Amino acid sequence: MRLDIVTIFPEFFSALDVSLLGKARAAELVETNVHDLRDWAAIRADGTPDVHRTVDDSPFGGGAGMVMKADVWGKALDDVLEPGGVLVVPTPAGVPFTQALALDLATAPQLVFACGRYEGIDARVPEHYASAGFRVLEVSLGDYVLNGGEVAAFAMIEAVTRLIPGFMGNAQSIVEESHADGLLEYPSYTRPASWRGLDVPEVLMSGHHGKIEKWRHEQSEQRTRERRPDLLSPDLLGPDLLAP
Ligand SMILES: COc1ccc(Cn2ccc3ccc(-c4cc(N)[nH]n4)cc32)cc1
Repeated sequence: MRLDIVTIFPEFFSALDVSLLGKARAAELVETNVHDLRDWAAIRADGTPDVHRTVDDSPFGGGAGMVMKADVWGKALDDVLEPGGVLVVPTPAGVPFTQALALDLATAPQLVFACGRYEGIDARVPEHYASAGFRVLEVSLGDYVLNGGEVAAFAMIEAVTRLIPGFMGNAQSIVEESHADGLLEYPSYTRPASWRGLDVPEVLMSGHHGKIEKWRHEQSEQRTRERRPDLLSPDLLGPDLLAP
């Protein structure tokens, strides 16, 4: 997989070298390129030089804050996006990022993360690349507001790259982890068997694998009911509900 990240804070992604991703890159499973959006802002749309390398402007219609310029993003993404590449735009207004979406993206030949700042990117940018035939995903990390797309992109990169075949040493752990089967992971324990008066559940010491598997599934279901009942309810926003 080729990973491209476009941002005005390229130094933010130097941490990719120390994360798990470092090994994957070494194994050449993932090629990572971080680009400074301002490199495409040195020349204005009218051809004159912009020493400030401006990437933002005031919003049409008024309102607080600034919006990132479509023409700058267009020049950058024209250079970076390859045929078959997927454009991922983190935004508070996006579809939820889920383990299912991470699994989907792990099969893409290229992911291009467009990391916005200010109040976001001109809406015509994702619209343009979608109409140009690219798969474009505007994705939210959760129902809270960050200052930009970098943190969201970093989290998505970690969630996706760890699912690339050959990346994780123990592929079985990916199958068993939280959300893999739509349920939350069961509680885990290790030595000592008794700690501050708290004992490890007896069944886990029984050596009876059938009972252990049953107990773990029951724990996953109980945790999911208690903490994430939304994962158990049918898809409430199915097409019939949204259809006119
Ligand atoms: C219109 O309201 C706002 C719009 C954007 C912002 C700041 N900002 C700028 C780019 C950008 C990209 C992603 C995110 C983000 C994603 C999630 N799940 N939370 N926050 C935030 C972002 C603040 C407010």
